Amino acid sequence: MHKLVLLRHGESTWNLDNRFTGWTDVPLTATGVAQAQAAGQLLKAEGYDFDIAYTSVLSRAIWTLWHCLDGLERTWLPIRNDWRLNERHYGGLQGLNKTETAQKYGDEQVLVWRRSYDVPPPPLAADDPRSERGDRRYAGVDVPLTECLKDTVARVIPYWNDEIAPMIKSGQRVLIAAHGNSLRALIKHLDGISDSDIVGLNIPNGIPLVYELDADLKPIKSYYLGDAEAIAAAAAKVASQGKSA
Ligand SMILES: O=C(O)[C@@H](CO)OP(=O)(O)O
Repeated sequence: MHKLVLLRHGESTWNLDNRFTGWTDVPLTATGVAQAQAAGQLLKAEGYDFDIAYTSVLSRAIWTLWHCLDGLERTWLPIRNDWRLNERHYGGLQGLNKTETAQKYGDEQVLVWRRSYDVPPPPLAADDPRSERGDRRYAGVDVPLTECLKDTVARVIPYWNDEIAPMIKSGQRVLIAAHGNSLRALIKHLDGISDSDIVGLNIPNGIPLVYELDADLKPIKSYYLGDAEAIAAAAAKVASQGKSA
């Protein structure tokens, strides 16, 4: 049996401001830092240990991983960063307030943009100053102008299959610090969640999610570490972020 731990980044400044973030590289808040440290300490207290960690190329996930590894007393572990673990690109919504967007376009439309499997938000114009094209960290990458979850699955799962899954199968204990929607993409794949049911899955910030996997990496069970009621409340809060009132 293998154990894999997934961790969504701690609260970011744009989570706090309730803005669509996507590939925008915003920092953690003090709360986000504390969540990441606490996640590491909790993992340590529960007896978890790791051999390698994966994260995206966005600072909020990277710092979450660093603080978590600090809490775990494992700052020396090898880390692999890859853009394919980045948050789903939020296109022209990046930077907009979610409540204001729902007031303008309606809750229904915002739910489709946030959680539907195959409807992308409106794209950024290629010359929009918000575009990450030209950012050195994406040299050689075909930087998207928007993504639906299906597009995110199409980059996360090849990375999982080519890089992370073989590592786990070889016996390495893996920690992944990533983002709400890149983790939804991975969880959809692992748990075989349908395109319609994935709409209801929301991942809270900074709480370790453990997957027990069999030899073929099929989930035996999965669970969050920590207080179940607080975790359910945190997930419900994420779900409600796109509502007009
Ligand atoms: O804004 C974003 O990039 C994501 C994660 O914070 O938000 P949502 O939960 O609305 O998909």
